[in-house]
Parts: sequence; C-alpha cells; structure tokens
Amino acid sequence: METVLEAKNINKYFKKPVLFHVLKDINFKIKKGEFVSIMGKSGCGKSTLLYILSTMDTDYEGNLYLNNDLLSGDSRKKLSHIRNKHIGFVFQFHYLLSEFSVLENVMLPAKKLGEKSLKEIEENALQKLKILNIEHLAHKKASQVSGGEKQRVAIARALINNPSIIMGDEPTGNLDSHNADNVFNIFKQLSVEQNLSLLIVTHDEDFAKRTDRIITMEDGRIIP
Ligand SMILES: Nc1ncnc2c1ncn2[C@@H]1O[C@H](COP(=O)(O)OP(=O)(O)OP(=O)(O)O)[C@@H](O)[C@H]1O
Repeated sequence: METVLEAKNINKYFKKPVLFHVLKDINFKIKKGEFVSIMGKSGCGKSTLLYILSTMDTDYEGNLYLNNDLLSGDSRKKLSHIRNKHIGFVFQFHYLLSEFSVLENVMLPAKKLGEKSLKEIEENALQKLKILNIEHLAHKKASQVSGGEKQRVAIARALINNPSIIMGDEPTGNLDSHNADNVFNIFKQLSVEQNLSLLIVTHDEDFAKRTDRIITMEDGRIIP
C-alpha cells in the first residue's frame, strides 16, 4: 500500500530554558486510507510532533516525507503551499470566522490556494457540506450553528483542497459523546470510502481503540 506520510529519525530539542530532548528517534509511516491515532500522557510530545508533521515547525532533526517527497529543508513559502494543498487540519477549537457563512468558511482554503474559479470552489464546498450532511447550513453564519455542527464545518473546510491526509489535535476534545461519535464516524467514512489518511491526536481511549492503529508515545518516544 502507498505511503502518504513518513517520519524518519525525527529528533527535536527545546533549547530554552534548559536543553530538553523532547522527541527521540521518531519513526513511522502512515499508509493511504489508514486511520491512525496518537495517544500518550500529557507532556509526552504529541502536539510537538504534530506541529512538525504538519510542517509548521521546521526546527528539528531527521526527515519528513509527504507522498514520498522530502519536505525537510524546504523553504517556509513552499511548505505553506504544500500544507494548504495536501494537509487538512481539524483542531479542538474550530477556528471558524463567526461572521462569515458556513459556505464561505469552507471555501477559504481553496480561495487561498487560488487554483480554481470561484464557481468551482463553491460547487466543491457544497459537495463537501453534503458529504458531512450539513448542506442545509450553507448560508447560515458560522456563529449560528451548534458546536457539533461547527466541528463538521471545520472538517468540510479541512477537506476542501482534497488533501492527502487529515491531521487532528484533539478534534473531539470539546464535544459531548454523541457529537464525538459523529466525528469518529465521519473520519471512518472518509478513510474507508475516500481512501483518505487520518492522523489524530486524542486523549479519548474509546475513540483511539476504534481507529486502525494506535501510536503510543511516552517521554518523547514511540512505544513499540
Ligand atoms: N516552546 C517550548 N519550550 C520548551 N519546552 C516546551 C515547549 N513547548 C512544549 N514544551 C515541553 O515539551 C513537552 C511536550 O509538550 P507537548 O505540548 O508536545 O505535549 P503533549 O503530549 O501534546 O501534551 P498535552 O497532552 O498536555 O497537550 C512538555 O514537557 C512541554 O512542557
């Protein structure tokens, strides 16, 4: 099976206030269509790792590959383009623009990418809203939809540029169990039906147990 994301010998040090080896020899691959969770105690390095994998942090040792292309060493401008085109993000907080409509929020990353006409982007955004069963909310302001709906809008936004992988940092952390279950089912459907890869940091054991694979971290290392 095709590898979408690969981390090879990733090490990271925080230099202040004292030298701290936060990530130690991180190696793993995520295959196309694989739904993987990352678990580990608070402070073990999950967010630090996700920050590197999502190309936002470039201050590390080792090599990171996306679709077999080496990203380590690329310029910030190039990485920003790669990130927008190939990686979709879902966070604990949705970061929607509250005064914009649901549709406009979903369209934003595609407008930023600037590869398609507005009409194409709108059609694509409506199609993503349909996949997430929230097409009827398209013209509501983001501030006027519920918490669970907001997270589905955030997932639609993450999908708009047809990314290779979705990365999530505690995407169900703010949701009740019903809405968390909904988000899990959407992710599972995206992995099975669209062959999308997902890498999700979570503290929710029930969520993690139902993913294809759990990567467990302890003190900056992956536990074999
Ligand atoms: N900018 C920084 N400078 C120095 N140390 C940092 C910095 N950011 C994080 N750390 C430390 O690195 C370690 C890993 O932090 P990280 O946020 O990656 O953990 P985490 O596993 O995501 O935790 P949580 O589950 O609580 O979000 C922690 O000990 C943290 O205090």
